[in-house]
Amino acid sequence: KNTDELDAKNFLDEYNSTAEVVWNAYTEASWKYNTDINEANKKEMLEKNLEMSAHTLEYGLKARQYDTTDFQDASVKRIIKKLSDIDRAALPPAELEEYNNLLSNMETKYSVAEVCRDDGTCHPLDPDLQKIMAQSRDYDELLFAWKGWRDSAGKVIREDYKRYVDLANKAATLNGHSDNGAFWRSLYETPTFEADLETLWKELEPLYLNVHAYVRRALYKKYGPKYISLRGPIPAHLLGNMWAQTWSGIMDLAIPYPDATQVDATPFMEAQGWNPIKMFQESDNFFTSLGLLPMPQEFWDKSMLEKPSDGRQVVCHASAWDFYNRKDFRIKQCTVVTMDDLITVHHEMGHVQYFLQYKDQPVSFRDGANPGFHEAIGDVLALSVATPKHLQSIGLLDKSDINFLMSMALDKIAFLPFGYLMDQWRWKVFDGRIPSTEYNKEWWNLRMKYQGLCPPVTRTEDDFDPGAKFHIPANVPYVRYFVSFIIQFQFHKALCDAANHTGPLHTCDIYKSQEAGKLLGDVMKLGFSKPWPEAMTMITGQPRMSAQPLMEYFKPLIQWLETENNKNNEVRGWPEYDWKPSSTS
Ligand SMILES: O=C(CCC(O)(O)[C@H](Cc1ccccc1)NC(=O)c1ccccc1)N[C@@H](Cc1ccccc1)C(=O)O
Ligand SMILES: [Zn+2]
Repeated sequence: KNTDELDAKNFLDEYNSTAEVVWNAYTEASWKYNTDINEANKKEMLEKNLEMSAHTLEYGLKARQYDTTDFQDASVKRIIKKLSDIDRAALPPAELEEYNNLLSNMETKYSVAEVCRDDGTCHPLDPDLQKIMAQSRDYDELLFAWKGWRDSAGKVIREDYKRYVDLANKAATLNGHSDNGAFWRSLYETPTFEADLETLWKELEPLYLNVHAYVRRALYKKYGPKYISLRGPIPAHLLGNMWAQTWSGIMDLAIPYPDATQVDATPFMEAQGWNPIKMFQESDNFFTSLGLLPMPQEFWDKSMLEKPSDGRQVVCHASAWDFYNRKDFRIKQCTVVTMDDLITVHHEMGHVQYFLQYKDQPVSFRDGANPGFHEAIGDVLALSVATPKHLQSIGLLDKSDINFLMSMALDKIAFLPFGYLMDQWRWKVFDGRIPSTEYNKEWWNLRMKYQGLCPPVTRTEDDFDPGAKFHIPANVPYVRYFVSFIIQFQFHKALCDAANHTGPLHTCDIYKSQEAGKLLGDVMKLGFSKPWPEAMTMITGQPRMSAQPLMEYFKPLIQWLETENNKNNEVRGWPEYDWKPSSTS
């Protein structure tokens, strides 16, 4: 083995400069395909993907030649270790090609799927079905969109997914992991990761059960005993979102004090003539108010901030793009003018701010401290933007605290069990505890166990409901969002302290605080160069994930919900677990 550290440093310099070129070429081709889905762009993207894997293989095998035990430079050791895991490049050429084709086909089937009515009109997910799921209060219209989407997007990728699981597991085992789930978890560099997640969930479960019981009561008032049991699970299509992952879509049904002023800023945004560009400019303004970096001109010139109207097929699911040349960064989002999308705008801008902050790191370190960090940045700023005080300051609404906290809980608390179960299901698929003959049964077992949901119509193994959620066909891990929803409140609390905020945490708005901005910027500059507990300590003064700041933020609502649910003698949970809504045809 080669123990020459200077030789390793030269090797890494060569890797870095060649990687920038190869990754940039692939990213450009992937962007072209994602913003104009057709056979020619697909072919080009797959070619550049193979070239990137060839580069990963060549340098990965060389990296494995080094014995870094006695090296002095911790960064050299860290990069060599990361390069030695070559992911899918470990597959034999024919299987690598098959794998890349599977991934591209699954994502494309998802992105072009649509649901057609008897009269022949067809609806894509974005914006049509998303709008129906958020706004319709008609049980059967919601069922049309919910079942139609799963028939058009989920069902059709079931066979692809089975083969993808085998190839993903083969690549993982060729890199020394027990299965692909073990490889995904290894990115957190935390031996107790699964136990830590379970501890966090158990801490937060009582709060979720209170939100679930309260919302079930609101839905009972709307839909009645035919469709809602006050002791059973909630039909999954009534929560205001295609996957029931966030519930602010039904805030009008769940609002605690209807007389207090409105909660949803959307009508105000429309009335004030907001458009997607304005939404991104508002977000850019918030970041720069903290002393963080402005979006470069190239971002405004090259991003896709609205769904194209020239007939091009695109991947609408929002994403942020680093072109690995330290100057080209973009967002692709089919933005609509709603409060929900204003939050997503901040989420995506958080990714790009991270790109900007770590752009001078070696390519191997141009990543989040862990995947949850990357997901949390934008949401931290959105916690400030969503406050009544801030929304007032940009000419939007005002409202009572409990209404505000309820609207936040319908997103942040409702999301936790979903964010947790997505990869519980996939980790069990990858390690064989869920065989392909039980994909859908086990999916709904987890949806019942964690979220207290049931399907509105009977599901069978002809269905593949997990496939109707972007991240499953797109091979994007999900526990990162569960981690993000925990740590974003730790960051928020730390930044509010740095901004010398006084008063309840949920009223904090860090807007214009240079101290808060510096704290966040310094952590983003690290990228992936240090183990994430070090980054966590830089912000919060301690190395662990903690649910405490989240609980502190929602403290006024926790009390209110406990009182409200006791007043109604609510059952917490769903003991009548085998209840089904009527007309499950
Ligand atoms: O999927 C997203 C937002 C898209 C994204 O920004 O996380 C995007 C996902 C993605 C898309 C294509 C390929 C890979 C990942 N992630 C990024 O654009 C990204 C992530 C890390 C680094 C750089 C870019 N949010 C999740 C969870 C969520 C987050 C926040 C609020 C609600 C819900 C969802 O909608 O289910
Ligand atoms: Zn994200």
